[in-house]
Amino acid sequence: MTTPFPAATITGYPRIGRRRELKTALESLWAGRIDTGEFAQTTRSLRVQTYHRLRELGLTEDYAIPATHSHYDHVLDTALTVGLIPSATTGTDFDLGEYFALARGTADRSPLEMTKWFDTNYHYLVPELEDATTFKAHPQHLLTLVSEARTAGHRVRPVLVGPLTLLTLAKTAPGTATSPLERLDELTAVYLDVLSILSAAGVEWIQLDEPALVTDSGEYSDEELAEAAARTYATLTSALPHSRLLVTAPYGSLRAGLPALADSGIGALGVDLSPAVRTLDPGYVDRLAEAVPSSVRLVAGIVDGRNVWANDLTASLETLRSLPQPEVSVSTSTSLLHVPHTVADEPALPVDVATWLSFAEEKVTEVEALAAALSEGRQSRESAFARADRAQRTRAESTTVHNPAVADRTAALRDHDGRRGAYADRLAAQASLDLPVLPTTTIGSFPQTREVRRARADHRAGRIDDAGYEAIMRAEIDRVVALQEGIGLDVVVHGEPERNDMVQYFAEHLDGFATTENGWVQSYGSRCVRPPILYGDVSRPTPITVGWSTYAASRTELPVKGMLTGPVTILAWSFAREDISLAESADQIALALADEVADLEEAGIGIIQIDEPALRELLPLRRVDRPAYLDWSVRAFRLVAANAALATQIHTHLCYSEFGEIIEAIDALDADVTSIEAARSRMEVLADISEADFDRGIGPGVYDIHSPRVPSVAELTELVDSALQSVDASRLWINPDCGLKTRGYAEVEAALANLVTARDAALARIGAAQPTAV
Ligand code: MET
Ligand SMILES: [Zn+2]
Repeated sequence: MTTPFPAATITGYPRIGRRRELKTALESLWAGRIDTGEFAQTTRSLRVQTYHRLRELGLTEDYAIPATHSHYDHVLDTALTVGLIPSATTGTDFDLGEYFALARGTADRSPLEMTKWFDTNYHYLVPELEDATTFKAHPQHLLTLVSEARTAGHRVRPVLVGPLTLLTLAKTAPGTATSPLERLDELTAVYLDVLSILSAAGVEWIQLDEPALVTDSGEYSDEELAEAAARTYATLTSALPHSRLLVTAPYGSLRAGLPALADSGIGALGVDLSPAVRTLDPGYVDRLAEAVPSSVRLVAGIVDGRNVWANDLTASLETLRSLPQPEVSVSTSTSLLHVPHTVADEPALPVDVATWLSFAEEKVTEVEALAAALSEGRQSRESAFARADRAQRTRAESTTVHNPAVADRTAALRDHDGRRGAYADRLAAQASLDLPVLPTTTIGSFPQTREVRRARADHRAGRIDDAGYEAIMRAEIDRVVALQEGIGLDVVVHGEPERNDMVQYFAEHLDGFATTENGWVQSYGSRCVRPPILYGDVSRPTPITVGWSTYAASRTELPVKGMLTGPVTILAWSFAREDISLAESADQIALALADEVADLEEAGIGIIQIDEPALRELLPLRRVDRPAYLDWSVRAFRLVAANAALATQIHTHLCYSEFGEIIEAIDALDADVTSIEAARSRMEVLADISEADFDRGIGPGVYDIHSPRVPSVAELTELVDSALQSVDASRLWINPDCGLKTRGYAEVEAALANLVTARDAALARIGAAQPTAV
């Protein structure tokens, strides 16, 4: 008989390490400071320490700890394990040279494409499927994980991305005739090989993650996916007499996939019961109560894996007890990959805020407390429950959370749609800006030099005073403005040297947000971010960007573009509140930014850009939920600019995504000018733009800033020409794909000079007047 499924578990844990040990190891390996032997040893001890810590925190049962380590990305790992990407494995691990070549590219090979994992800010590598791909089992690294854990005294649960999710995330190489899902049976046979090998090695529980089953927005319908899941899991479970499968469905609720999985023979079903999911699907708990037979262990993900709020243990226990299944396990809604390690590393957080939070470690203790209370009663964990009750109460009553002035202001908005005057009137009023045809500009940031970064750090640490800091930033602005003038750009920017990060910067200057010192979350590979925590009503104590923008304007005759991060992006890249709706938080941020717009205008800044690169990211995974989201997100953006004068030119900027699905929403933002990432996809977005009848200013990026390569005049000309085929010259702007902060000055200077040359050439060809600016 198989060991029963553990009563307390999590479905994944941060891999980067509490002190970002994995990041250090990766960067040392890539820089040649350590060899693969040392890398293997460091990552092994990171894994084993993590297992020990998780046991200390309460995951004591066999198979309670999932082995979710990955050197870079878990989708890449699974794709290699089943041969969806031709595997290069050694006896015990991946061939690291080959592995990192896929992840990061080499001098003569591009890396795999990278894109966002469901509606999160984690990026995975997109496997590419060809007709010639032959799946094959390469379970070596999984066996290594299992045996090294066993040696250290732990029975861990190996984890793979499930076959349906893997196929739906894969893209097909050009010229591939079969669609991914048509290869499901073939792939299932190889998963079976992998699982059988693990089973033969004595592994009793294996986890397969199937988030694809909660979405209906991909290529396949709910029903198609559900039918495929039923078939695949029936095959896998019937052929595995000695091991059982936990299948998880994070990031949403199961619909047609629920009966399909529940009756497929799997041993345990992991479901996402986070507040966000239950708000979108209030009937989910009832459906689970009905659909999951007692032969399947229901693994209730009641501790939120994506957000940072302390769990309301009392309410959670009640939900768990309402489930009719005789035995329920307690878990996290998603992997804890999306939250930082521990609140204990944040001594500088306001004390009250700190007591309201749970990061990964604290969430493990919540899981343990709930599991114990479920079997032995609440009194067995009374102090944890009392603490959780107090956190709920103090947060609900706190005056740092609730600001009546802000609430009144958003309440007064009610039916305000944020519309400005008609575009024709704006266009006429903005003629005074006197811009040339095909105006050139950049997206905002300029290279962040070591000196600039050091000045920020020194200022933060008190090693230089405000005046000293200001002088260094002003010198940088002088240089950036002079550089742009010299190159011949038409609309200049101050370069954003004062910003460490486009969201964190605003969070630091708005009331209602807290920022962390060590709250790192993996974004991809070795790259981590520290999302701010939005805990209270948002207001702006003083102007944020006005001083920098007006200083830049004082140094040039050219128009200076003010630079703001939009409300949706600030929200998307922060941990959001759950005591009020996202829509309401977005309105609050929008109103604070609207005050900034008014102050910029007042200070004489006539062009203001409001960046919304994350608009696509929060798009709900199910189609029915999309209109409501697009409604509030577009409205919040428009509120920022709603009271701007007709003569003020409002720009927005989007990047990171495919825009087809949201092109109408982008149009509805009603910005006067929209710059949009396009170079990397060879101007694919232009088709969507012409289809949507987008009739205001548009700047499809012509310079791919993701690479240090300087695009030649010829390349830039080709992109400008193709843009001119879909966009009328009177509406076209010439700009890079995105900000330049990750680049170096030498390449940026050369690339922007080429961009202006390409623009001039295009002007000459279309016979328009040469620009009068400069
Ligand atoms: N203004 C920002 C910048 O130039 C926009 C970045 S979008 C990810 O860096
Ligand atoms: Zn961008």
